[in-house]
Amino acid sequence: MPQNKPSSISWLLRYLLPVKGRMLVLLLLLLTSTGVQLLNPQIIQRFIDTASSQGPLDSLLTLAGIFLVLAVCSQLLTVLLSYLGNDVAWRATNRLRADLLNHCLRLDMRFHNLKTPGEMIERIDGDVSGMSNFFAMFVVQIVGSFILLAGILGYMFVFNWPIAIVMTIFTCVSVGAMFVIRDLGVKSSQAEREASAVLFGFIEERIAGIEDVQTSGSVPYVMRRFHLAMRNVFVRGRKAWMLRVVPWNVTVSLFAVAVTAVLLMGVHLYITGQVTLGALFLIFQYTQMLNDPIEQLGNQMQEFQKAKSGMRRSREILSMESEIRGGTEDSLPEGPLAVEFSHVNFSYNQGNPILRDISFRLEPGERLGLIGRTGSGKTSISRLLLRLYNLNSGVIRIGGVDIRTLRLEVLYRRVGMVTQDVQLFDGTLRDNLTLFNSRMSDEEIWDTTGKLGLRPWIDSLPQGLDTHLKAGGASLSAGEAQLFALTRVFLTKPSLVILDEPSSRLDAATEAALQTAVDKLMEQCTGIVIAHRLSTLEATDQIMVLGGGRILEFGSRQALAQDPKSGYAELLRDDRQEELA
Ligand SMILES: Nc1ncnc2c1ncn2[C@@H]1O[C@H](COP(=O)(O)OP(=O)(O)OP(=O)(O)O)[C@@H](O)[C@H]1O
Repeated sequence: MPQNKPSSISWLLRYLLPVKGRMLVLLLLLLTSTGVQLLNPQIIQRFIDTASSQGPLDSLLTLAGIFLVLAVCSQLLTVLLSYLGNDVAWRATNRLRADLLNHCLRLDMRFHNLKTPGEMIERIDGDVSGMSNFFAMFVVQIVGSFILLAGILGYMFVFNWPIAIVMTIFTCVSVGAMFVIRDLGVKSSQAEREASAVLFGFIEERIAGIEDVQTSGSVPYVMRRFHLAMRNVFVRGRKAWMLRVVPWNVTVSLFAVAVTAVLLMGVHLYITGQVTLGALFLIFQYTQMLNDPIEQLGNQMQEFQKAKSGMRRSREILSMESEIRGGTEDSLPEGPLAVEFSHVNFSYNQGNPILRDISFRLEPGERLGLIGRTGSGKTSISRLLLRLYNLNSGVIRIGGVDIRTLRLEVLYRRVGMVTQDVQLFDGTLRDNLTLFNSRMSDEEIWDTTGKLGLRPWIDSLPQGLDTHLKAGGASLSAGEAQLFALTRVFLTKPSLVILDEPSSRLDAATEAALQTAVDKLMEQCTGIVIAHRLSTLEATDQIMVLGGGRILEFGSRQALAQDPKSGYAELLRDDRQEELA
């Protein structure tokens, strides 16, 4: 849902104000550089006039010396300008990148389900990089260009007003034309960025699924799709570029006309003896120099178009609001938490209900075994408990508090979840276990890893807890990753823990050993265990059987096991028969 957008100017100021000091220095440097540029042709004019009138050698040498010093200063200023410009660009855009990432990390799962990681990278970095020149140089170059134009025209008015009038007309028409057609390329630049985001999304998706791509022999298919995506970027990019350079081409054509007119006038003045040879050079040089600020304005217009499309896309993301909003309540009862679902209905997409009228209660410290066929909604229940999605209707309470009223930080601190997919981050084993929480001591890590039987594995690593793990999980087997995820969640000492298929990838012996440890760790909290293997649920107090998004059965595990008519007892019988077979 879009929020009230701040105006473009106030949005821009948010990123430019923190670098205002540097921008001011940049502007001063640019003014100095402009002064030097204006001075140089005048030195040459004097040099030519002195030389053509057989003037003293001393004056010529002095003028040559001044010219040299100014040329060196001009180069130094160019280097300084470029350094400071980049510095300002990085500072301003890094702030925007950080804002975008921070915002995206807080957006709800419905948003993330629609975006590929590659597309997100393009939006957080690609779009912003397209704005960096704009952030660095736009204001400075626009102001600087106008000052240079004013300097050249002002001097020409003093020097020779008819030529100055021709130059002024040319300048006004060029700049006016540029402003009129400045938005020409914005839409196509936006389309170019969108195509580029799709391309990045495509590459990321295929690289992430590299094993499947290779083993299914679909590399040629992927390459075909890749070429199509690249072609789309190329076609859109070409169109955007062409529309961006139109304003520039208009000024180049106008410029050719203006230079011809001014030169003809200058030559006429020289032939009729109204100006010296040096002055003719000055006229020619200033006419040429007029091109620089106008070209700069044209370039900045192009940058502005690119930046405007990036800005629109960035502002669009920043104006999206997460449907999950934390409450203000931050107190929950100490110790294990009760869980209560009351008439909960939920769907990921409208018109496709996933959970229907779910109501149940778990007392503090109780353990629930959640079973049901594939796709019956078990994982969805766990996602709702952690507020990854909002409910369609109904209430979920933990510790007697409606989770919508709880601060999200409190909810995440007290509820832990082990999902089927374990995510590893680029960092040490310790970082990955504590999730970069430096307050967690090594003793706590050793204690929990010891209980879960992970210690021999850690000891076998050359650098123990300091071993570097690669992001994505390539350095762990699937079973090790599950043990890892269990350790990670129990280290946070949760008051409610949800284990989604916690041992599906472990061998029977490891599972049995782990079960005892998990049972012990779960004594401190309320637990929900989702499992296909019924043996995983032997220590649970309650059993819930889900089917088609509804509760088919809910009750004490022992009572259900002993009731021959219960679905759970039937599943147990099937399980035993499978084992006997
Ligand atoms: N992000 C999502 N967007 C849309 N539909 C989804 C999403 N995640 C799950 N579903 C659908 O919701 C239904 C329930 O999925 P859920 O993952 O909760 O089932 P499950 O019982 O945990 O299945 P499994 O035993 O395979 O893990 C399925 O039909 C699934 O296709």
